[in-house]
Amino acid sequence: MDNDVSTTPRALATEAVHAGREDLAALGLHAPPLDLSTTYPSYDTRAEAARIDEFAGTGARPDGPPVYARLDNPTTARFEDALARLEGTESAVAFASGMAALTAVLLVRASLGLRHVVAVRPLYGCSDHLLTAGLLGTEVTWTDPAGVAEAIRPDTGLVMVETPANPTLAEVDIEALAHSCGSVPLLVDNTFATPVLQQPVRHGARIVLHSATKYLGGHGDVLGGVVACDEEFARALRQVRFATGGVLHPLAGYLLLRGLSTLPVRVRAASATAAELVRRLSADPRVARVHYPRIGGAMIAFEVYGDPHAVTAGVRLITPAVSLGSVDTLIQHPASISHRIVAEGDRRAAGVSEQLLRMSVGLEDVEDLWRDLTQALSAPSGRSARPAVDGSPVPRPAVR
Ligand code: MET
Repeated sequence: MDNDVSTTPRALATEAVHAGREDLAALGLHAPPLDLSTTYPSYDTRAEAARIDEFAGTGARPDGPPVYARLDNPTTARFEDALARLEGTESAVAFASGMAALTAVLLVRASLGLRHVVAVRPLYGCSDHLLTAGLLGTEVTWTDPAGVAEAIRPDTGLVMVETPANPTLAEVDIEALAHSCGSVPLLVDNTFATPVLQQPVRHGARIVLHSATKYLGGHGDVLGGVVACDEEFARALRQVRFATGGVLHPLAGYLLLRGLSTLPVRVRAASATAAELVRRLSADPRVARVHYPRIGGAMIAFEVYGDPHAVTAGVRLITPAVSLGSVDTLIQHPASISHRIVAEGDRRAAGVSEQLLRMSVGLEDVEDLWRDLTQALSAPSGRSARPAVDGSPVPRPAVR
């Protein structure tokens, strides 16, 4: 048996708390340092010029001080290294948001003249919009997974899919899809599954996208995006990030690294609660259909017979809000919010009906969540959208 700690691969839960922190003990630190510098002093201008030339030519992370915060940041770099380790990729490049990350991927490919994208619906509403509107000069062909091979053209730069998809939780066989892509890079948005449930690169994807705002951060207090990929693609992404400026703030990098350390326990605990809620919702006569992915996870989608707006207005413990992946439970109506910007016909065709609700299950007790959900499902239409504040206080439930 190999007991050498330096060669034995570590489990994901171990990487989650140690990756990106390997040098801390030697630095005499326990928590990672937070470097908020926007610029870095240098008395050697020739060395700075050489570092800038090197970065402009290669996109490799600068050696030593990064010159300026748009090139690199040591705190953010820790988060990037840790996420790359969790996704099983050589590198990762962080951005100001998931949309900034997707933009950079599209610009890298378009700058090579590869302006055509093949994509599978549904995608998150703004990702769909970015492609459909051609805001970056790209052109999209929407198809189902079976149609991908046929949709690929000589100028196709990317195939894009989400699995499980936002908001329907539809799943795609990544391995089969990667096969259909041939030499065209396959991008998988892994925001919903996280590397805890699925590592797309191990199934043939070349690029993994995250809205880090969601599970990676995990507490609803940090906006960010990240692309995990090989170092060659990461170099091109760093050059685009430098030129376009969509960098992640170092405090966000700090919070995201901190978030990663509890990612496996958060995802597993919330997924267990979600699976129980799915069981109860599936047996509920007020619910027409429940969507839950085979790989599991903490996201649930369900269609109600009644008014979905009454359900979001009726919750009291659960927060009626867009976004997902936080420690607390959120519910939203995709046709009104996350997918509002997608044309109604396209939305419906992708399975995003007016009756559909999407719930991000958090870490609360399952009985408390069920009690809130079941009373909200019975809420009459037109019920007050907000709990009472002044005058008639909302009674505080006793803590069990
Ligand atoms: C601005 S709406 C969407 C935020 C987030 N991507 C979600 O799907 O909830």
